[in-house]
Amino acid sequence: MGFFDFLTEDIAIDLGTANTLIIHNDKVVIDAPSIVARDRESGKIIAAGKEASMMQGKTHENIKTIRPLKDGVIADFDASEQMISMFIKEIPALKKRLFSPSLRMVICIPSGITEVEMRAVKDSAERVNGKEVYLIHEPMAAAIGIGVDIMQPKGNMIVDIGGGTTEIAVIALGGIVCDKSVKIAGDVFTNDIIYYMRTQHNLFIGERTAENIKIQIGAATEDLETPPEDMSVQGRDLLTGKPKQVEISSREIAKALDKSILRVEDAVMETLSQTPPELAADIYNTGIYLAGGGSMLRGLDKRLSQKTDLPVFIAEDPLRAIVRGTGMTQKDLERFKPVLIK
Ligand SMILES: Nc1ncnc2c1ncn2[C@@H]1O[C@H](COP(=O)(O)OP(=O)(O)OP(=O)(O)O)[C@@H](O)[C@H]1O
Repeated sequence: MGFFDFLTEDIAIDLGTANTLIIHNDKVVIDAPSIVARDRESGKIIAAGKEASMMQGKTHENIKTIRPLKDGVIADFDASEQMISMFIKEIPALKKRLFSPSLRMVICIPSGITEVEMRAVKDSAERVNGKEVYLIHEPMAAAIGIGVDIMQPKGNMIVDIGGGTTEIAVIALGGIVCDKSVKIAGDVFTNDIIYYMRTQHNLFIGERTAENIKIQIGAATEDLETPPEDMSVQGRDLLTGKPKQVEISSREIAKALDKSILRVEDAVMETLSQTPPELAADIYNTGIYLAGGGSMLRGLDKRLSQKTDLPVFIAEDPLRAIVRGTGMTQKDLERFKPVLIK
C-alpha cells in the first residue's frame, strides 16, 4: 500500500448504452440512464442521467438530448466523457470531500468497441482523475456478476440483452472462447413497438411511452401462462391528428417483437454451433445464463429454452449483474488481472 492510498477511492462503472451504473464502497451509488442534455448555443452539457431523460422528447430548440452511446459503441466521445464526469461528481461520499480524490477504476465496456474507442474511454477516465484504470468486457463482467467461476476449465454461455446490443459469449478459463454481438436489444424492441402502434393502430407514440409498454406488458411469446392485464396507451392519431387512447394486450406486443426475438434466437443458435464440442458438453449441463434489462421480457427465458433445448436462467437483478461483476473484479484485482485490460 502506498503512502497516499488513503486518498484513493475505488469505483466500478458499467458504461451501458441504456444505463450507467457506478459502485462505490460496495453500494450502487449511481443508476441512471445514459443520456445528457446539451445547450445548443453554448455547447455545454446542462444535465445528465434522470434529469436529462425527463427532457427527452420534450426539449425545445435550444436543448438537445443525446445518448452518448448507441448500438453498443460510443457515438459521442465528448458527451460520454462529460456524462461520466457528472456522474462521478454526484457520488455522495465523494461530494463531501474537500479535494477530489484520485480514483482506481474498473470500467465495463461493450465488447464491440474498437481499440481506438477503448483508448478513448481510458483517456476520458484519466481526465476525470482516474489514476489506475482497468477495462473489462461486458460478457465477462456479466458472468462474474452472475456468480459463474470464470477461471474454471468449464464452458458457460452468457447472453446479455442490453439496450443497444445483445452479446452472446462462451467463457472458459478466464477467456471469451467465442462470442457474437448483434444490434438487436432493448432499443430495437422499443422501436418495434412504435412501428407496431403506427401500422396497426394508426397511433403515433414516443420512445418513452413505447419503453413503458415494453416494461409493463412486453412479452416474447403469445402464450404466457399468466399474461399481464391490458394497458391503455395514449398517443396521437395519425389520421385525425388528435390525441387518442388504445387498449393494448401483451399478445400484441409479443407479435410486434417476434421478428427481433427470432434474430436473438438465431444468434444464440449460431454461437452454440460454433462452440467447441467439449465446451458445448458443459453448456448442455449448465445451461444458458441471461443478463441485461432485455432478459426481463416475459417468457423470453422459456422461448430460448424451447429453441435450444437447454435450461435457461435469468440473473438475479439482471440490470445490475454487470456492474456487480465489475465491482467484484475491483475488490480482487490480483485474481481478476487476467480478464482486466490495462
Ligand atoms: N422489465 C423489462 N422488460 C423488458 N425490457 C426491459 C425491462 N426493464 C428494462 N428493460 C430494457 O433493458 C434495456 C437496458 O438494459 P441494460 O441496462 O442492461 O442495458 P445497457 O447495459 O445499458 O446496454 P448495452 O448492454 O447495450 O450497453 C433498455 O432497453 C430497457 O428498456
